[in-house]
Amino acid sequence: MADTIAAPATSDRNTVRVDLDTRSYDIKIGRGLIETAGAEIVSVLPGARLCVIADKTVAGLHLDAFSTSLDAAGIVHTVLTVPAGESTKCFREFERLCDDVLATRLERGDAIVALGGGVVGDLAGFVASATRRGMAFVQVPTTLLAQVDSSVGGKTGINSRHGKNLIGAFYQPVLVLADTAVLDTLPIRDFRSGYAEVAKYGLLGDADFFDWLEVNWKAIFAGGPERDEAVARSCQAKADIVAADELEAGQRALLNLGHTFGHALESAVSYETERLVHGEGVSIGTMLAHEFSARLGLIGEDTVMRVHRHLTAVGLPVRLQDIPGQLPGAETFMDIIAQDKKVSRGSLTFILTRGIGHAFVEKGVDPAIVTEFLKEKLEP
Ligand SMILES: NC(=O)c1ccc[n+]([C@@H]2O[C@H](COP(=O)([O-])OP(=O)(O)OC[C@H]3O[C@@H](n4cnc5c(N)ncnc54)[C@H](O)[C@@H]3O)[C@@H](O)[C@H]2O)c1
Ligand SMILES: O=C(O)C(=O)C[C@@H](O)[C@H](O)[C@H](O)COP(=O)(O)O
Ligand SMILES: [Zn+2]
Repeated sequence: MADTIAAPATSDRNTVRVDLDTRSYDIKIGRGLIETAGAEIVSVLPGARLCVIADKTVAGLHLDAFSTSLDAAGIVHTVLTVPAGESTKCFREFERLCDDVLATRLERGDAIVALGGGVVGDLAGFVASATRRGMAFVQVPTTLLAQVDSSVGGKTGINSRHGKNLIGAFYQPVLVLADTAVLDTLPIRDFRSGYAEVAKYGLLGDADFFDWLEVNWKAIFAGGPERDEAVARSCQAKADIVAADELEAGQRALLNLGHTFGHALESAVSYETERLVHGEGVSIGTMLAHEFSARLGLIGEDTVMRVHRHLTAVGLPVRLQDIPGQLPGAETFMDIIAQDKKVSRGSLTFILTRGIGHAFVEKGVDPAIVTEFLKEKLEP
């Protein structure tokens, strides 16, 4: 198991409720949930048939167990697979999947299931939102990133050559089943990537959680109760924010800490996951957001160094120079950032911070200051 996560041996289960009126749903978290997934789905969607969408890697590892549990619960289902990787979040795959779902003759009350990481979750969720103007949707996240972040909150979509996640819809699942045992097969690079989003929750609004992560991150990586606790605390943090601001009219944008820079980086490398995966972009973007906050006099170097120490300790990249290959210049980055969905009336919005656990949304950031800052970072 040289490059995967060690197997732990606990079976704690937790449920986090996402409170959204008629669109409320449970996130169930625990080891071994895939084996009982069929029964969980029947209890929420009795009589529904399913179309399971998985990438080929996840299908090879976890589809048998999932399919067996659906069979045991008497659920009729078909499976569609897509290639693994960020480039799958595109129009071509979206169109093909919509067509293939229609070919299965599933009805609106039947359901699409995303079995996989954030790529499959975002893509399959968008397919569910559009096909027959909205079919039921279930998330079965299989990466740390998907369990702590992408399966929760209803952001679905695909990338465009104009930028990351620029085409999509808010569309909530009816159930999320996070089997933390499936993370045992996740490559360490993808586990680290998901951990960047875990650290984000501490940094944006919960200093105690960040303190806890500094002490417990090794146990989270190794497995055991700390892993489940980290997933549950992350889901609770996201559920609280989403319940208060589902459509990102305001405070939900805090979840974008590190993402304005991070998304521009993913776009700049043309979503080539050999060079950069989402959480790595978030990690570098989070450092840039802290360094930029320090530049504006909002935090001291000690805070920047503390964040740097933690992200470096877990093995995440923290500098633009950590991305292999050439990056474009600052002006090109500013062009990409101008397409960010937080731009309002042409002016930039950034998530800045006044300290660990004290992020805030800043509108109307002067592009000239950002350009200058990026020039220094790109050519140190
Ligand atoms: N909708 C949201 O709120 C939200 C939040 C955060 C990120 N995202 C999106 O999520 C995407 C990144 O998600 P990701 O990091 O899960 O990437 P991913 O879906 O590409 O998964 C990463 C890799 O892990 C493999 N994999 C998945 N589960 C596995 C398992 N259990 N064992 C072994 N291999 C496994 C996949 O095949 C893939 O190669 C990005 O597109 C990002 O924009 C969305
Ligand atoms: O759920 C949210 O809100 C987030 O911002 C979570 C992010 O981690 C995630 O990467 C999301 O997809 C970014 O959303 P976007 O609206 O900036 O594309
Ligand atoms: Zn993210």
